[in-house]
Amino acid sequence: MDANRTAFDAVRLRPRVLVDVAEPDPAVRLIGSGLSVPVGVAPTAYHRMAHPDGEVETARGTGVAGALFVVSTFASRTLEDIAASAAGPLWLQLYWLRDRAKLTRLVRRAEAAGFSALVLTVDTPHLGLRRRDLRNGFALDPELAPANLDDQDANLQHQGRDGESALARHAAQAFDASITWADLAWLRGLTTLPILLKGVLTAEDALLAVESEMNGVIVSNHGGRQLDGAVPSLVALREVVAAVGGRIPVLVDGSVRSGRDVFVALALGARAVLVGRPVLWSLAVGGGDGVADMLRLLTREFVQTMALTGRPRVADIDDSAIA
Ligand SMILES: Cc1cc2nc3c(=O)[nH]c(=O)nc-3n(C[C@H](O)[C@H](O)[C@H](O)COP(=O)(O)O)c2cc1C
Ligand SMILES: CC(C)CC(=O)C(=O)O
Repeated sequence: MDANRTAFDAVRLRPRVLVDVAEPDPAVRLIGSGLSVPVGVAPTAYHRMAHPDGEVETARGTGVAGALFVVSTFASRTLEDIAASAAGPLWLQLYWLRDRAKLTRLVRRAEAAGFSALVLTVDTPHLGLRRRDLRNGFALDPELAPANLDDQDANLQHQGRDGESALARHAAQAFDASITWADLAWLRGLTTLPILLKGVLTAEDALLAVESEMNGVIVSNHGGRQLDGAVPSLVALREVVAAVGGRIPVLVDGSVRSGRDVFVALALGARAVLVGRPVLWSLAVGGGDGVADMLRLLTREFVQTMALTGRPRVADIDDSAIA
C-alpha cells in the first residue's frame, strides 16, 4: 500500500507553456459511456459499513459528479436499488463463485438492471493475509449482508475462532480458486457485456487478457490488500500499457488521491483511474453529497493540472508530460 503511494509521489511533471488552456476539457468516453472525468469508484465491499443507505448513496453522489461506479459483488444494497439511484454508468465487479448458477444469476440481474460492463477480479483466489482482520476477529454487523448473493447462511456475521476473519472464511467457501485462463471462455460465452480483468500486474497476463477477448484490464494490487510486496500498480502500468499496445483500454487503481495523480496515471497510458478508500471516507462523512464533493475535488485538481501542464485536452496527456 505504501509503495503504491510512493510511486505516485516519485513522478514529476514537465509543464509546457504558452498553450491555450482557457478551457481545459476533462471529459472522456470509456467502454461506451461518457464521463465528466476519467475517474471511477473502485469496487469495495459493504458500503453500509460507511453509511446506512450504502451503495444507493454512493451511486447518487457518483452520478452527480459524472463519474463511473463499479459495484462490488459484496454490495450491501441490491443491484436494482443501486441502479434506481444512479445517474451515471454502472459496472458490476465479480468474484468467480464456485456456484456458477449463482454467478450466472448475478450477471443476468446486472444485464437487466442496465449495468454496462463486468469487472472480473482475478487477484483474489484466496483472501490476502490481513493481520488486523485476524487480530480483531473481523465479522459483519448483524444488520449487514451481501445483498445480491442470497448468502444469509454464510456466517459472515459470526466471529469464528480466535484469530479468524469471517471474510476470509467466506471467501474460502465461496470463491473458486481453481479457475484458469481457459475458464474465461465460459464467462465470455455467458454475456455480451464487455468484461475487464481487475488485478493484472504483468505484461504476460495483459497479453493473455487480450488473447482471451477481454475488453479491458485494470492494473491493480488491490490496494496492497492481497499480495504483500507486489509491484506498485503505477510501476506495473508501464509494462502493461506497452504490452497491450492500445488494443484494449487499461485502467489503474491504488492510492489515487488527487487530480494530479489522475493526470500522472493518464500520462503513463491509463485511460481512467479507479478510487477506493477515499470513496468510503467521504461516504462516511457526508453520504452521497460527500462522495460527489470528493469526486468534484479530484476533477477540479485534474483540470488545474491540465491547464498548468499545457495539456488542455485529455488526448494531449502522454508521457511527454512526465520527467
Ligand atoms: C474496504 C475495501 C473493500 C474492497 N472490496 C473489494 C471488492 O469487493 N472487490 C474488488 O475487486 N476490490 C475490492 N477492494 C479493492 C479496491 O477495488 C481497490 O483495488 C483498492 O482499494 C485500491 O484503491 P485505493 O488505494 O484507492 O483504495 C476493496 C478495497 C477496500 C479498501
Ligand atoms: C469481501 C472481500 C472479499 C472484499 C475485498 O475484496 C477486500 O476486502 O479487499
